[in-house]
Amino acid sequence: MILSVQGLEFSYPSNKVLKDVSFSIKKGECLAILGTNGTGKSTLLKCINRILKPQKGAVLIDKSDVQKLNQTDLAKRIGYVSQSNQSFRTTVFDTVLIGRKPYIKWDVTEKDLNIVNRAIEMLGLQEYSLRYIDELSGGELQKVIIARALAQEPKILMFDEPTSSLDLKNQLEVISIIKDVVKNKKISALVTIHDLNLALRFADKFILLKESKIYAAGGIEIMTSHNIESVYSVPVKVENLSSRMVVVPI
Ligand SMILES: Nc1ncnc2c1ncn2[C@@H]1O[C@H](COP(=O)(O)OP(=O)(O)OP(=O)(O)O)[C@@H](O)[C@H]1O
Repeated sequence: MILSVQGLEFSYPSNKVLKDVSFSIKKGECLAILGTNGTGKSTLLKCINRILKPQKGAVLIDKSDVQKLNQTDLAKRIGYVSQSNQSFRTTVFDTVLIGRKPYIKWDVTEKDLNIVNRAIEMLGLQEYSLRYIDELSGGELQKVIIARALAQEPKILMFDEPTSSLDLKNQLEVISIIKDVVKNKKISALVTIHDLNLALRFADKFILLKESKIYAAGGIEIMTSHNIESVYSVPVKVENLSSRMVVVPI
């Protein structure tokens, strides 16, 4: 297991958001974290990434407790793409280069530059490389932030709604890049996502959160109409279309 989340509980001052959340993922796996708005998906990622401190429970990466890691070691283990992006006035290239910060001791090396260029190419950002990020569209900026997380070369990539500002083509491209990186580099990804059909395209494992708890967790077998209806309160059909499972609201 690369990541093990054990009995996590988290409350904001006025509300309890996570109750006894436990799960684990292996190398090479993509996990989709699903659930309605406000159910605690982003809070869960922030507890894993130590942005928030859970009141109970533990998060272990390769058996190391994240609470005990220093900032550099944490950054080598987790790359996190949040819903809100930074807005410093830097170029695309420099923004992606920031992903190498945990590895740079004195100077940027040839290896760092190659990794940055590869991440920029993967996301198809070559022509924007020298543009300032405040001159990009929301979708272009989203891809830059994803490239920065890839350049960080972490063991676990975490994305909070990575496709929310992307058009259909870019949604499919980004999802397939994440999946390829995870398989090829034998790392893991945790992705919160509202589009169930996109989740079904890329994820190996699924967590359905409901009322602060894990309602169901497992492989594609848990993505039943019964479970989805119970979590989202919408009648759906789960069908096979061209050898792919799809969720259709009815
Ligand atoms: N800083 C905060 N202080 C207090 N409550 C918060 C804070 N951030 C989030 N919450 C509340 O915690 C709950 C979970 O929020 P969270 O952002 O984790 O949900 P989510 O599942 O990611 O939602 P969405 O799908 O809308 O992004 C919500 O009720 C939200 O209002």
